[in-house]
Amino acid sequence: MSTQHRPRRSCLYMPGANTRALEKARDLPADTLILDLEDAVAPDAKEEARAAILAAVKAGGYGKREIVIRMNGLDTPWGHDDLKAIATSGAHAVLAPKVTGHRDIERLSTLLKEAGASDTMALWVMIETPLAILNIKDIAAASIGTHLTTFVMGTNDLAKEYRARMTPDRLAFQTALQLSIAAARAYGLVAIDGVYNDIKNENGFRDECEQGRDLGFDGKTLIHPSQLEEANRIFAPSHHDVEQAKAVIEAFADPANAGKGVLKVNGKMTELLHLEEARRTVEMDEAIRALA
Ligand SMILES: CC(C)(COP(=O)(O)OP(=O)(O)OC[C@H]1O[C@@H](n2cnc3c(N)ncnc32)[C@H](O)[C@@H]1OP(=O)(O)O)[C@@H](O)C(=O)NCCC(=O)NCCSC(=O)C[C@H](O)C(=O)O
Ligand SMILES: [Mg+2]
Repeated sequence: MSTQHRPRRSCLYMPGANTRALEKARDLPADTLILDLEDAVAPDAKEEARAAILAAVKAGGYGKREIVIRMNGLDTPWGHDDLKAIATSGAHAVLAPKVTGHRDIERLSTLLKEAGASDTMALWVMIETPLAILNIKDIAAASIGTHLTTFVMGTNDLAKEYRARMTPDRLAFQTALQLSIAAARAYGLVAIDGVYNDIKNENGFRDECEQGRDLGFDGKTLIHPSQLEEANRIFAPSHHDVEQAKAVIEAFADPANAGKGVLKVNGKMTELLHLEEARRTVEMDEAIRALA
């Protein structure tokens, strides 16, 4: 499965110090598990949490789920040891918090190589500081020749740094969300939306998932198992999307339409650019089915 076509509808965080959550995650329908060493782990529990995560990843049993470990920042007492340990842990990716510019990407990537990470180990980064938003193009461009593959929005940290409120329309974060999507797409990166904190508010969560999907995000980061089903549904192509995509592919493959750049499919103007999108939709649908 290519990095781009791997489903990441649901990326569930869990604190590395919570052994029950690490255990439970083996049976949860999450596309991606983000095992956290950063904000969800108290300073006194950092080393114990690192050991628990490394042991859980080594023990395996997570099936086709993608495993990502979030490290502490390199400017903390734990960051360097986290990165060294994660590099050869067997996880698919390391997630670095609070990056601010392209130099962070180059440094993290170099340290990963020095620590023995394979070429396939990916670097994911949290986009959650005002400087990261101002430098977003340079950060995305630093993916060329480094391990960087994925942006994850950190809207809690952005809210804190901006001194902004988290309103249902996410007005304060629209610039950040949309610039991050633009930069990610310009450089072929994956983009995952931020978390929704109000676990019991199902309608609010659904609305925010739909907004994130409509903005272009590949999936959403989650904090509780109760959020998995809805995120998996909303970030997957619908039955209607897949049927329309297949009709577009069929229409362009029809010899009667050979050489045509624009067609009408099920009443909609359809150009070659829609064919590319249709292929992506069908491939993503197949990739989701292959997870089952
Ligand atoms: C928020 C929580 C602390 C709530 O935990 P709890 O009170 O235990 O919830 P429940 O009783 O409803 O749990 C029911 C069962 O589900 C398991 N559970 C709960 N959460 C998770 C999880 N995330 N992964 C796996 N399993 C989970 C419980 O163990 C219960 O199981 P059982 O014993 O069988 O009944 C908790 O949900 C939690 O810790 N969530 C994750 C918090 C986290 O990781 N935060 C850091 C990432 S978010 C962030 O940092 C954002 C970003 O950086 C930014 O800036 O925005
Ligand atoms: Mg954060």
